[in-house]
Amino acid sequence: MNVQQTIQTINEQANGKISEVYLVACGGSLVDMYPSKYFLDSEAKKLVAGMYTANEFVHALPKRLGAHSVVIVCSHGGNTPESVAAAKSAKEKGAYTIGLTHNSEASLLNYSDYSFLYEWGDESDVKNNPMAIILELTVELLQITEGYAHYPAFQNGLGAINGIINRAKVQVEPRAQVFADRYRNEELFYILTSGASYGHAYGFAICSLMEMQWLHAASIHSGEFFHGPFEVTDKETPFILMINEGRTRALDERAQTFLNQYAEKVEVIDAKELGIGTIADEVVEFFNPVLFYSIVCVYREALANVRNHPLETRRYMGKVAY
Ligand SMILES: O=P(O)(O)OC[C@H]1O[C@](O)(CO)[C@@H](O)[C@@H]1O
Repeated sequence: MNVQQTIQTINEQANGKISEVYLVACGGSLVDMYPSKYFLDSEAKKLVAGMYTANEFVHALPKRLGAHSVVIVCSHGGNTPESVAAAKSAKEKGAYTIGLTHNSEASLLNYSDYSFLYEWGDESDVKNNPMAIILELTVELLQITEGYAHYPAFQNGLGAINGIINRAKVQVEPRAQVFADRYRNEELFYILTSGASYGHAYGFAICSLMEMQWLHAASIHSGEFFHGPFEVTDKETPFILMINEGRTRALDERAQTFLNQYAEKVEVIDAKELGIGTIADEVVEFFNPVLFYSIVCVYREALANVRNHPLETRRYMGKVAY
């Protein structure tokens, strides 16, 4: 079943009474849900969205969860115990569960009423990757429950984003190499952005830099930067600023103006400069994170290579009990 058929079927089963959507996962899979949470918070008048790290969902189940809820659980490997447990808990409460995974043998599938076995890797079209599928699911849920005025524009964006990304990846390749050479000995990075992309600042910090490079990192919302964090700004501290196209661009540009004056180690990744502006104004902001994820992957690959620290290296995950 495709995205549209899945949502249509759930809507029929629930007699058109879906009132909330929960987005539940861990780590990188959770990060991929942030654009959908932002989208529903921004665009829905009635449909409520909740986003949970899976173990919190399991231990602190929301009281609203029930027969009018759709719970989307994503797990790349499909066997992360807390994500599987979250899907199980959701089913026990009578919710409709949608599981996304890259593993056809995933335990998650045992508790998924509907499932998507998604594509992964450099060769795949990003619209078949989990971030875009989850966004499409939430757009479809909004459209079917209360209507979404920019539905056609969103579908056009979905058709265009992969081409934009492929061109942008070529564009940033040399910059990523310069970045990696310049910052190869740094031990800490701050990642700034806003809007639908904030989850990917968090994701680049916790997954790409901390998990995959064992570097210290923190995400800072561009809007929050001026409410505490900017006090650490100096010429020695590296910042990576992802500038969105769309409504929150002003927040990112404000951070850029400040950093241009008081910092020296600033890497800017600007979605507009990378060509996202061909997507309609009404929906472009929701596609920034899809672009940024692919672009920061080029940066992390370059950094991993110069640091001689392969992205797969772990010291605890899968090696010790936790
Ligand atoms: O998406 P999965 O397979 O549930 O994995 C979650 C795990 O994957 C990562 O996101 C990336 O390895 C980890 O942070 C996390 O523990």
